[in-house]
Amino acid sequence: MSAPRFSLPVADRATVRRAALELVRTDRRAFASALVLNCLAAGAGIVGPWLLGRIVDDVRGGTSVTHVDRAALVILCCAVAQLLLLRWARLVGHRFGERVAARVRDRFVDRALGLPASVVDRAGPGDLTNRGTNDVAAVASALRDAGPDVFVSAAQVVFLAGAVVVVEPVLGLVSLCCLAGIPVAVRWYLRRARAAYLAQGEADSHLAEQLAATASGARTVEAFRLQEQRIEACERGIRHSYRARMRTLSLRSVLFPSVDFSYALPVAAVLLVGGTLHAHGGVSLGAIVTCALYLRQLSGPLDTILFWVEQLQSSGASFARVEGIGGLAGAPPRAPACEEAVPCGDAIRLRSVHYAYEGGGDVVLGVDLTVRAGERLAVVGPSGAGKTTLSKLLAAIDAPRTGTVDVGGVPVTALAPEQLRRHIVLVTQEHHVFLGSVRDNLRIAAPEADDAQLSAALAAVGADDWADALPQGLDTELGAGALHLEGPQAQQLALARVVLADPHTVVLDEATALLDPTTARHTERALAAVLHGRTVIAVAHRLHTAHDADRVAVMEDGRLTELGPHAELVEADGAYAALWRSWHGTPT
Ligand SMILES: Nc1ncnc2c1ncn2[C@@H]1O[C@H](COP(=O)(O)OP(=O)(O)OP(=O)(O)O)[C@@H](O)[C@H]1O
Repeated sequence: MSAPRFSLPVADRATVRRAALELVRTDRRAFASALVLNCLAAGAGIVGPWLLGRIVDDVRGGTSVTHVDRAALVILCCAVAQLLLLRWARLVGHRFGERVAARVRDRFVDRALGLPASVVDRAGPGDLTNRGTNDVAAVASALRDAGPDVFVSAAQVVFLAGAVVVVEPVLGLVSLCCLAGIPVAVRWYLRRARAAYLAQGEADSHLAEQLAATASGARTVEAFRLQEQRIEACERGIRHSYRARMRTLSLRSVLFPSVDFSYALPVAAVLLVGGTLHAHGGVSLGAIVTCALYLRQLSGPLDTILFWVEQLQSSGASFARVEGIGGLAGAPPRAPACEEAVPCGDAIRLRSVHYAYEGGGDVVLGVDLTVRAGERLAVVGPSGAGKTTLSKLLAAIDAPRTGTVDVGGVPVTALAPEQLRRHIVLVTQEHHVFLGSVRDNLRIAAPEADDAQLSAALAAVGADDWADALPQGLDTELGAGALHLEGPQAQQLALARVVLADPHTVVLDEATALLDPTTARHTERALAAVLHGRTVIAVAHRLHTAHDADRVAVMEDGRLTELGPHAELVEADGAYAALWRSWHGTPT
């Protein structure tokens, strides 16, 4: 059954603004220093043109060469001071940006790791990967570069515009009127940009999803000759992403030319109006030169600000996507982790457990069940009955919507990870090999284990033959670009982790369901060693597992409908008896 398409949420403007302010607040001293240094640099920058205007007027008034030389020396000193202050401001700004970017990355990783497994399942890896790489990088680069650049430029614009007004108020007024076109163009752009950039981000994520699905399912694609369909799906994604990018490009192609025109205009207006006023003796030539020079200087910082206004739309959309997962982290009602909570006994008890996936109705309804220590319980039922969901609730991968899943009287979701894995471990078909050595892969389950314990765990699951033959023993690197473990070896590694974790209860979900008979036999032998002496709750796809279990739990439409030993349930002639007969091929 396929669940409806689900996307990770996007934070609204207010949340993004709050998050950005909080980031600035955490490093406010660096932020304030960068601001002050930039203002000083901008102050030093306006002295030059002002002195140049004075020189023009003084020369016209017949001043001495020494006076001009002295003024030129001051201009030089101011230029050097501006250069040094700018460099210093940039250094402080970049350091601030890097620290803030690191915080954004850390927070994203924490939140992504804290996401409920069901949400990650439904969202797929593409969206999360895109947010964790492209979006975080865009936010980080904006925080690192935009802050310093915008500080410098904004300070320069304020000082330069102010200086024009102070030098010659009439010319200042004329230039401010000419500059008014810029806010109009920017407003027009901002109204449309956020939606366009969010659409672009979503299109990119969708494309990443398609590419990831094609790459990870390469063998299936090959086996079923699905190349054409996959190429078509990826091309659709590329076309969608292209259209979204063209939309943002068209917005930029209106913004930049109109703004370019708007800041060429004041210089022309000042020269025109200033020239006319000068002809009538209203304004000195020096004032016109000074104002024109200030206005020419405006184009640089204004360009930078507009570049960042544009960039901040795309990185703002990225920030909204990065912050979006904040609303989800820890979303299921998990019990608060409690370090002192020590389970008293190994019995597992489910009381009135209800569970629903994000945005859907209950798929587990009012399940009550007690599993005794050392018991072997098989969970059976038709596809979609809720067996896998129940196994995830037992292993605290998801938390019930209402009701409780306890081990020894303590909710499983209240146990710290290291405590939980000493009690309950879920074993599925998915046997991930992490990048790192064999030792790293095993110590995930028992960080304190020494080499002898690691080797003993490998031997317990029958992995000692290939493990002993590894070129660097436990130091052998595994994963992409290093040694590749075949399926059964990866399974053994995963089972050796269970041996090391040494939980009293193992929940098995499809651990051997889809394996070929030889591999399944291999795994079952290893499993037998792992399960010896533990409580076992097995989602049983082959009913012989149910036959051999102490009790069988039958799930139908999310409810626990039958519970008892195999023989009793067959005798009762209910749902289980029907399943058993159909599995055996006995006519009903
Ligand atoms: N990640 C998910 N998001 C939304 N709905 C889900 C998700 N996983 C399962 N479901 C739905 O929950 C219900 C129970 O599914 P579950 O996988 O627990 O059943 P199951 O008995 O294990 O089935 P099967 O034997 O086919 O694995 C189904 O209706 C399924 O569509």
